[in-house]
Amino acid sequence: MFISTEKQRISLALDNEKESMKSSPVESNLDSVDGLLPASDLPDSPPAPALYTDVSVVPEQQKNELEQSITNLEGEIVELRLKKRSLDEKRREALDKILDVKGCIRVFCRVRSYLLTDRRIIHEPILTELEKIAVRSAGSRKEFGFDKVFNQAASQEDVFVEVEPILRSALDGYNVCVLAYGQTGTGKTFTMDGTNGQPGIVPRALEELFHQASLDNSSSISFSMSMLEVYMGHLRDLLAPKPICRVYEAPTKCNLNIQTDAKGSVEIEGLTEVEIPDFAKAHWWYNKGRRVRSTSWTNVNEASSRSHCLMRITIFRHGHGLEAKRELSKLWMVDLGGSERVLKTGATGQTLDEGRAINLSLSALADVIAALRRKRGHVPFRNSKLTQILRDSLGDGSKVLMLVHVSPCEEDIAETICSLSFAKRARGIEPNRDISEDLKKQREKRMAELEEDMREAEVECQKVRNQIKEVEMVLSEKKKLFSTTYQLLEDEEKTLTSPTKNQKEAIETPTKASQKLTRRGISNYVPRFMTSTAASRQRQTAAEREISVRARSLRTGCRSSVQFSASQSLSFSDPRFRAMLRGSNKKPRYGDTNPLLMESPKGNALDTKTSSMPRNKIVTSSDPNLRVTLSHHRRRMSDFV
Ligand SMILES: Nc1ncnc2c1ncn2[C@@H]1O[C@H](COP(=O)(O)OP(=O)(O)OP(=O)(O)O)[C@@H](O)[C@H]1O
Repeated sequence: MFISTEKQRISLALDNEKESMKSSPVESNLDSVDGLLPASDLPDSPPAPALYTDVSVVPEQQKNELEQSITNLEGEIVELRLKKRSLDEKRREALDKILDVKGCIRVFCRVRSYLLTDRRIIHEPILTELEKIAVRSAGSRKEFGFDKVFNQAASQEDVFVEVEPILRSALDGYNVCVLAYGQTGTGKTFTMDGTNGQPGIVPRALEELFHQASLDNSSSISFSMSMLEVYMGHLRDLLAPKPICRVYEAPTKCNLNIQTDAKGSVEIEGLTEVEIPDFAKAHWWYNKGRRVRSTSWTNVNEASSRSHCLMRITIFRHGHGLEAKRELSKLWMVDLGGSERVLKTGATGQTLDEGRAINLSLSALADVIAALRRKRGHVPFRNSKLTQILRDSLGDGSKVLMLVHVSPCEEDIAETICSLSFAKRARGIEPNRDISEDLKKQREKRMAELEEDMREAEVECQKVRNQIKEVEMVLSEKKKLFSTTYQLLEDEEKTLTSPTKNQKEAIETPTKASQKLTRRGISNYVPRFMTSTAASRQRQTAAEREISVRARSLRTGCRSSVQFSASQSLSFSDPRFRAMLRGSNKKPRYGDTNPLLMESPKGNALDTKTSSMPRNKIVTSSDPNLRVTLSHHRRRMSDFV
C-alpha cells in the first residue's frame, strides 16, 4: 500500500523535476552539443553535476526499509538452511546406526511366484516367515534366517520399501552395492529391472535418487551412470557409443582395464560414464544399456542373462561456497548371472561356456565374502573380474545388500538349498549374528528408538523445508517489488536525463562534438546517467563475483572443478580476467606446468589444460585493486569411483 502511495509521490516529484529540467542549464548544455556549436561555445570545464535527479526525490527511508526486510529474509533463509542441515545430519546419523545394528551386509531372500511354465509342483517345499525360510527336502527340514524374506505374494513395491534405506546411505556418502543372486530363472532380472507395469529396483532407485536430491538444497547433488557386463571374464561397456564391443568376435577389444589407486578406490579405464541430469535421461541410458546385454535361451529361462550386469551410479555431492567439500560415492546395482546346473539348463557350446564362467566368478565372489567374514588379511579380490570391480564397494565402510532368489518348485530344491547356503555364508560376515534372546530384545529396542529418531528428524526436516520455501517466496516477492519500484524510478530518471538521439551521437561519435570536447580536456567527464546505480552495481557484483566452473577434460581423463572469487566485479569477457588466467599468451599444451586456462568455445566455461594446477592460487594482476583467488579441485578419474 505504502509503495503505491510512494510511487505516486515519486512520480509527481519526477514530473515536477521533468518540468523544471525543461528550462534547466543541463538541457541547454546538451543542446549546445547537439547543435555542433563552434569550439569556443563549448564549456571549458565539465558541466555542473545537475544532470542527475536529486536523490532526495527517491524515498530513501522506504527503500531502506524494503532493503532491510530483504536482508532479514535472506538471513532467515540462511538460518533455516543451517537448521535443516543439522536435522539432516541427525537423520543421517540415525540411519547409519540403524544400518550398523542391522549389519553392513544385509541379506534378503525372495521366493519367485509360480509361473505358468512351472511343471511339477507336487507340494510346496518352502515355508516362509518374516525373517525365516524353511526348506523340506528328503524328509529333513532346513531353516535359514535372513534380514527379510519375501514370499511369492510380495510385490516389487514391497521389495523396494526395504531396499530404499540403503540407497539413502549412498546419498549420504557410502559406497553401496545391491546384488541379485540366485539360480537361473528365479527372478533376479525381474527384481532388478522389472517390467513396464512392475518396475524393479533400478528404475525405482533412479527415481528416488533424483527425488531425494531435489529435496536437498544444502548441497547440490549430481549423478553419472555407467553400465557394464562381465561376460566370460571380459568386461563389456554397455553404454559405449560405438558398437565396437557389441559382438564378441574380438573380446580383447572389449577388455577394459580395472585400476585400483593407493586408497583402494577402483576405476575402470575407458568405461563410458554419462551424466544423468534427470530421471528421464537416466532411464533412457539404462534402457539403452539393457538392450545391449547378452541373453540367450535355455531350458530354464527363455531370456537367460549370460553375464553379470553391473550398473554404477556415481553420486557427486558439492557443498556451496568456495571451501565446500566435495564428496563422491558409488551405488552399484548388480544383476548377477544365474548360478546353474549345466545338465539342467541343457546348455551346450557357447552357452555351456558362459554358464561355467558365471559359476566360476560366483564362486570367487563367495570366497571373497568368506574371507571378509573371517576378517582375513588376504581377501582374494583378484580371482575374478567381478570381485575386482566391486572391491571398494564390498569391503570396509561400504554397505552391501544381497537379494537371494529361489524357486518355489520342488524340482529346484537342490539349487535352492545351494543358494540359501551361499546367502547364509554371506550373512555370516557380521559377527554375533546368532545372539541370545536378551540381546535380541535389546537390539530391537535400540532399533525402535533409532527409527523413531530418524522419523522425527525427517518430519522436522520436512517442516523446515516448507518454511524455507515459504520464506523464499516472500523474499522473491519483495525483491520483485524492489526491482519494479526502484528500477522503474531509475529508468524514469534515465529517460528524464538521457540525451536525445542527436545528443547521444554527439557523445558517442568521436568525430563530432566529442572530439572537440576531448581537445578541450574534458574527455574524462561521464554524465551520471551513464553510470550504474548502487543497486545495479550490487546485483552485478553478486552475480559476477563468484564464478564457478566445472570443466571436464576428456583428453586428459580428468575432471576438474575450478572456482574463482574476485575482489571486484569481474566478467568472463573482461580482458584483465582473461589475461590473468592465461598467465601468458602462448597456447597452452597438455603437460604445461603453468596454470593455463582457456576460455571454452562457448565462452562460459573454462577448460583446464594443465596437469599441475596449484590449489587456492591467488592470481594477481597489474591492477592493485583486483585480486582473484582460484581454487582448483582436480582429481583423476580413479579418484572418483
Ligand atoms: N516375482 C515374480 N512375479 C512374476 N513373474 C516373475 C517373478 N519373478 C520372475 N518372474 C518371471 O520369471 C521369468 C524368469 O525371471 P528372470 O529372467 O528375472 O530370471 P533370472 O533369475 O534373471 O534368470 P537368469 O539368471 O537366467 O537371467 C521371467 O519371465 C519373469 O518375468
